[in-house]
Amino acid sequence: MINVATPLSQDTTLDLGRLSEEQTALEVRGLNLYYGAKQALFNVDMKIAKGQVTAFIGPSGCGKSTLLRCINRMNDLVETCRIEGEILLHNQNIYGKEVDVAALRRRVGMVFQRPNPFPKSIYENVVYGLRLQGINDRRRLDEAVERSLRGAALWDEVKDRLHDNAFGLSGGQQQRLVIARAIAIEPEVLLLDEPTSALDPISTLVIEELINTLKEQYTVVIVTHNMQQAARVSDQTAFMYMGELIEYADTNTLFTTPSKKKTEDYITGRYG
Ligand SMILES: Nc1ncnc2c1ncn2[C@@H]1O[C@H](COP(=O)(O)OP(=O)(O)OP(=O)(O)O)[C@@H](O)[C@H]1O
Repeated sequence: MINVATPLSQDTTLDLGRLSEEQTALEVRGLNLYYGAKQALFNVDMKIAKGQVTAFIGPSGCGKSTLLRCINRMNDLVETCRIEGEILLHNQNIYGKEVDVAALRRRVGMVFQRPNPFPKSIYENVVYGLRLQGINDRRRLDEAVERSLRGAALWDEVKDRLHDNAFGLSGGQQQRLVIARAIAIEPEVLLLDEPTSALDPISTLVIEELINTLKEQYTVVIVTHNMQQAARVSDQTAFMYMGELIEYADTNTLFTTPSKKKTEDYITGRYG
């Protein structure tokens, strides 16, 4: 069994089946996803709580990243991908015809497995999204850089080298820089797709602690292969298996008293 005795998160349990509109950041309704003829997600329904960390776990190929990518319509980039159902972001269907996908991605930021800073200075990486919005006022950009780097727990390490190339940072620092770039445009939701899988244990710990502070301002959804990580950083956990959402509960309950046999088999390491 996973040890959840000392989770980083200290929130009280939410009743996921009865989240109010106010408590809900995202609602997935009847989501089916196909890559060509192959169905990768089957009728997924879930509400994701606002200002909380929700983890998607499950064996390789179960659809965790696919579901995550649906939340900012990254799957639109896959030509063979077809989606049925809805995802509501604060009650608005992100798959609605009128939705501007670029605007959606400003509201729903994403951080990938491998740190992907741009070949620019630390400063220019952070302000990248703001410049795209036409913001060039120096004072505003300076403020955003400090706020975002502080928010990503990187400011103290880089404040004297903001104009150095981002590639000079360590992998863990680069990943925090990418998080700073994502939060600079003040999204509502942050999607993290295995954000520590390319990092060493110390950098991983720093990012895990950071995730716990990020939820004060953002709704965080994280895909992780690592069950201990899910137990440490998340408030709610969704266990997926072969494209289905098998069990979704507060993290402590899911890891200590799962209600489904498949969940229990997975968390006790019977398959993986
Ligand atoms: N672009 C794509 N085209 C076709 N099939 C895909 C594509 N992306 C994912 N799939 C398939 O969809 C299924 C779910 O994949 P997905 O990457 O979402 O799983 P996962 O749980 O995130 O896996 P992992 O933990 O290995 O990253 C898999 O069978 C995968 O092969």
